[in-house]
Amino acid sequence: MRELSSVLAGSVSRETEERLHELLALLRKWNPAINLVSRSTLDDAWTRHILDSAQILNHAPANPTSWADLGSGGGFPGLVVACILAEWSPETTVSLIESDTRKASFLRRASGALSLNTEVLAKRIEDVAPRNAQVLSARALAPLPNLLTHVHRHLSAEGTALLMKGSGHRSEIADAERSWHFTCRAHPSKTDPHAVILQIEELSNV
Ligand SMILES: C[S@@+](CC[C@H](N)C(=O)[O-])C[C@H]1O[C@@H](n2cnc3c(N)ncnc32)[C@H](O)[C@@H]1O
Repeated sequence: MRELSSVLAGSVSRETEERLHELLALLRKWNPAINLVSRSTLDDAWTRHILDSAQILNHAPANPTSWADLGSGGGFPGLVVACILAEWSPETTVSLIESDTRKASFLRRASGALSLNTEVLAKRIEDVAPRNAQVLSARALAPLPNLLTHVHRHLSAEGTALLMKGSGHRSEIADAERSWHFTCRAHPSKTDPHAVILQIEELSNV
């Protein structure tokens, strides 16, 4: 099993690492009933979900005032971020926006069991009042041009969006540039050679 330190720039305590293992145990317990992640990813879930999610913290500001995770599903990356921020920045509330009520119930249950500073919004992203978040995250939610509509609604003017994307990211960026102005840095993923974390800032309509 790969070490957390192989993907994360900062260090975490043994307690935080144990919390992440507890999260994985909850995922394995509830996945058969709720289908939180694809079953085929469970054998390698520590890398595919925990490490994959944890690495986005390398690109976030320290002590973020507010963080919202869009389309959280089984909690990736949002719950992993909340586990690590519980140690690094306990004042930060991570908002998890997930419209599927069964997945939202899992997110609430897991947050409670792990004593995380989260709020779970069981609504469509479009129906949530603008969050003005300092950091937004999303994995496997929507193609970039559509995703930026959500980012524009919920990110503060000086905020940072961290969007986890696969091998098609270059053409998604080109598509998005037809409708949006933004700055973008593509950080290579440390868990998937084809994936990137897009760090998007200064977003506005063309
Ligand atoms: C493919 S899953 C990805 C889940 C998680 N981010 C991950 O990477 O494991 C997309 C999730 O976004 C949620 N979702 C899709 N559109 C949404 C919307 N408009 N508002 C809120 N949640 C949405 C779905 O219910 C689903 O759980």
